[in-house]
Amino acid sequence: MQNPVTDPILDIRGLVKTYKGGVTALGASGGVDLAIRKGEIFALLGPNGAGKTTLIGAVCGLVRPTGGTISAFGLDVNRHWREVRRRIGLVPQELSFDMFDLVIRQVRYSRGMFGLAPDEARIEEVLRALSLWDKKDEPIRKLSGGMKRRVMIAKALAHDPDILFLDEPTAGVDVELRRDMWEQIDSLRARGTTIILTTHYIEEAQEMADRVGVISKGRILLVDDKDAIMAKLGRTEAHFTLAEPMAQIPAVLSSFPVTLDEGGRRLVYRGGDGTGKGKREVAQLAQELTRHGIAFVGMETRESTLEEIFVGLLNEQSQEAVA
Ligand SMILES: Nc1ncnc2c1ncn2[C@@H]1O[C@H](COP(=O)(O)OP(=O)(O)OP(=O)(O)O)[C@@H](O)[C@H]1O
Repeated sequence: MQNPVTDPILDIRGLVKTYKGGVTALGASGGVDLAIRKGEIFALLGPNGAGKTTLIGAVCGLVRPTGGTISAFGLDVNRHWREVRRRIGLVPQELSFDMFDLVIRQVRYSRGMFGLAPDEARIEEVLRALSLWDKKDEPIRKLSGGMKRRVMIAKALAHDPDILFLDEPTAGVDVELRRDMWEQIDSLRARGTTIILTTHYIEEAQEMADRVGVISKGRILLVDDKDAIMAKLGRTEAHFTLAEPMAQIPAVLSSFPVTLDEGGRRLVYRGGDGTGKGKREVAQLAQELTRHGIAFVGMETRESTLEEIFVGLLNEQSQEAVA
């Protein structure tokens, strides 16, 4: 079980959103509850259409909830939206700025939009932190895709938000830039900013988050500390095709989570916990097989996909409901 969140910086209760066409993006099977701790990095992990963007939109005042309450910094978001919005930064999925404008002007403009006084020192600090200082006088259209994304982050930080939302921050970004982005997010955390990001990638949640919420079809299936989630999610499966069929698992392999399949022709490993243990054990298993003269002619490993994880979690929940 997750530890309860006391004194959350963001508290969502019973959130429901049904769009005009009739799609219930959030809360179709009971309103969404979610509490975020001050200073944490929280990853909302879920497939396309799970409701992640809708949830962020509801907090940021872009989506009008059909039901439920949201409070941030102890204030009701609906009643105090201006004050709340001033303390929130949002990096949306899609790039949105005047491509012909200069980097620094767009970042200054964002700060002004929140009614804050100009602060050149802050703008410089933000641009430097995102390695954009050298590009500050360039028109945005001339920047690479990754750099444009950094400008989006700079804009969201220009007014010093206490909570930063990043909607799919690394979608379409190459591996190197993704690493860079992760570092940036880490250094923001070090400054005390609370960060909520959405992602499709287990790896991203694993790398960055303190806690993870798994969302599917407008329902939060699980919220827990990252390590606990990874232990549940990260499963490795390895199939060894044996040269000679086996009648039963030999005693020397009894410490491994293995079973026999296809009339003893296939040895199947299912284990791991998302910390790399699965891969290590599979390597050890291969060594043991070789050491004991058990020949295999093929080996395949794979990690569980997000889809399988969701199906697994849903099954677990429905079994719990029956029990
Ligand atoms: N403005 C809208 N009008 C009608 N339906 C919408 C609208 N925005 C989103 N939806 C629907 O609500 C559901 C949730 O969408 P949402 O964008 O919140 O999911 P998501 O988890 O952010 O997905 P993705 O990862 O693809 O961005 C989807 O079925 C989507 O089609």
